[in-house]
Amino acid sequence: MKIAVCQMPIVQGDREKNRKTAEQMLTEAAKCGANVIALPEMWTSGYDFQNLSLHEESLNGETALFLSAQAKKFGVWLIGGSHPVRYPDGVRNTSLTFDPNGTLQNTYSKIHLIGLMNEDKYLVPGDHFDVFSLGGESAAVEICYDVRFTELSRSYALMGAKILFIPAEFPVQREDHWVTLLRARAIENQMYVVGINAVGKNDNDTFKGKSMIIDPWGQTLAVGCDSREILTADVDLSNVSEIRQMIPVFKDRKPEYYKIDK
Ligand SMILES: O=C(O)CCC(=O)C(=O)O
Repeated sequence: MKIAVCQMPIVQGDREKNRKTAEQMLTEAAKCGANVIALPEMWTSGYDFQNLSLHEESLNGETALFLSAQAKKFGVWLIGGSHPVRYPDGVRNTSLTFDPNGTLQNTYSKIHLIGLMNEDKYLVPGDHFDVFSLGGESAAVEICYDVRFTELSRSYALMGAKILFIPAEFPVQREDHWVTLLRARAIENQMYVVGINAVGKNDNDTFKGKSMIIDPWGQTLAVGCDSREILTADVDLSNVSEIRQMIPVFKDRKPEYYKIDK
């Protein structure tokens, strides 16, 4: 499986520009021979919460149609980053994944909203998560701040995920956290982790990429610079079972001793 990460410059509030950039980058990524392509968090508008009403869409709105058409056009799996989607209880930060026929295969809405960036004032959290079959292999999506909550990634691993995609707009001042958390999630869960960060600025923060593709041993297969870039890596998901056999973390867990709050 060849994965391409679109480390995309996002212009806050400029949907047209962002759409053009995404289209160009998806075309470039497909030319690299990727069969799985991923976009960053909130790539349509950035964190333009003041104007959320201009950016929110329905679940089958224009961004969903665009992503579906692009997946089909290039015959690739498309992890569609995320964008604001209207639900009956409010707007969620939602990621859609399409298969190479352009059919929606996974929907995930960010569960942990980041108060530090006012996300919780404007959006409502998702309330469920699940793995999906990416060409027969179990895969999962979480979004940005979710990476700090080890329980979510571990739950995905326990549900069988071998690869975890994490679209993000992670600010540069906490870049060390981003890099460390991505690697930790890969090592502790013995799975591939693909972190797709943005570049650019909004009213409060600067984003400087450092997207990463990390293998289940914690090795970096690809790492982004601080500007627009397409990163690629060939991944072999059979490594996951090999590493899980070599260090049988899942077999050696002692859930009977863990204090899990409910
Ligand atoms: O966890 C962090 O420090 C940043 C998270 C973030 O930028 C986000 O969730 O959009």
